Amino acid sequence: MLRGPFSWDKRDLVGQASYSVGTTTLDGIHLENPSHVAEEKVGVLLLNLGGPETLNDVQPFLFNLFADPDIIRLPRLFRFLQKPLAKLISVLRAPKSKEGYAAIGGGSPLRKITDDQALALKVALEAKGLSSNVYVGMRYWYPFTEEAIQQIKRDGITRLVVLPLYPQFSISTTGSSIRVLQQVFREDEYLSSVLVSVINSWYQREGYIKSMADLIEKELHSFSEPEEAMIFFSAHGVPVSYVEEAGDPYRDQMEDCIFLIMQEMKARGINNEHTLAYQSRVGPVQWLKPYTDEVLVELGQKGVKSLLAVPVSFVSEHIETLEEIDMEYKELALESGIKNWARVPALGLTPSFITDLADAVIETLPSATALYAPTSTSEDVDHDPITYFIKIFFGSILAFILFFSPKMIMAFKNHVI
Ligand SMILES: C=CC1=C(C)c2cc3[nH]c(cc4nc(cc5[nH]c(cc1n2)c(C)c5CCC(=O)O)C(CCC(=O)O)=C4C)c(C)c3C=C
Ligand SMILES: [Fe+2]
Repeated sequence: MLRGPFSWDKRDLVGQASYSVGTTTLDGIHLENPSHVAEEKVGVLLLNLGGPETLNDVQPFLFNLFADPDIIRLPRLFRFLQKPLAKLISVLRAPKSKEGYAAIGGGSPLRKITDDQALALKVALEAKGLSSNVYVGMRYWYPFTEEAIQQIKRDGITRLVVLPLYPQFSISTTGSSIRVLQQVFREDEYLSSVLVSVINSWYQREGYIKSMADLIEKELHSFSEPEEAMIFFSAHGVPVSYVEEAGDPYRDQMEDCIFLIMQEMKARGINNEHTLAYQSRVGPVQWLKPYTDEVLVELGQKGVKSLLAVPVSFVSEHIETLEEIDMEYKELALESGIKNWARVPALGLTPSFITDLADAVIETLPSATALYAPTSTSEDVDHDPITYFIKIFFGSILAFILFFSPKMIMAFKNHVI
């Protein structure tokens, strides 16, 4: 609900980006009569991945993840195998995953952290004069995106900002969550009238870059010789085919993001060496290179003595920071000859970061329009029974040969093949 001095002009309802804060006007748009916007109810939907809260949740969580056609992208012929395959891979992967979650206390901290971020964002928006409801929608575990959307409907939200908590866009993260959103909105009369604005990526925002630079600068001081430490950005990987065949902008955005952070560091007089590598690969395909584990070994061999790890694709602590980086990679780095190791914490509730998210929401509110929902090819169904039978028959044989090969099984059981 709008209140106080914060409001937007009627022209904004057709997508003009202008709004006013306090007594100033932006883009030269005047303060308008509040009567016609009184019925607006503003919502912010934070999208995130979700994580298992207990060890019993791990296999069903993995099933949801691998059943996502944006995570395992099967050719059309094999698409009917998505769910059986997800079942198989989730069962194979669960023991390794459970070990990881057990090592960080028995479950993912993502739900709690994201709820706290939602509350902090609500407070930051209030402080800027915008009253809103902030919702959390997870892709693979509770509270699911679909549940959050039903709550948005029950609350009568009329204008919604969708903010994925991934700074860089990937088909496998933001893309997947937006696809779910489009499906639900398309099928619902009320929701299709809600004005929506999606922030696809926000890694280039000054507030984010400066917040990251602050964290890095602070952590560099934990080394006895800060200028000697190499800044080691470790991003979650994606399969190469996403970038090179499906046009995922993830790698470009990641490289741009690192460039912007390092530019900010240089502006502060910090000229440490830096490098970028990709972590957390799963399965038998090629992922973005260089791989974090391989680079750590190489750096140790080259004589690098101090290393500052910076997780860069995610803004909360999670299994891949707390277990993979803090335990597995740290151990590997020390074994490889690196003597001094530190890790930058995830942004979490860092005030400058939350304030910047609030600014991003406010800036994008005026441009909300009815959600455009292109037809998804992932959901295509075969109506011809003969074609369907042929696909099932040959698909099953091929899948059997492919997926029960020992190499395939090992690839999903471990991070590294
Ligand atoms: C930007 C972040 C992420 C991208 C890109 C991404 C792609 C991606 N992930 C998998 C497979 C798994 N991811 C898992 C956990 C996980 N992934 C991300 C982020 C990105 N994933 C996060 C934050 C988490 C942790 C959630 C938590 O519980 O804390 C897992 C489960 C853990 C494990 O077994 O390793 C899998 C599996 C693929 C296949 C993929 C791109 C295609
Ligand atoms: Fe992942």
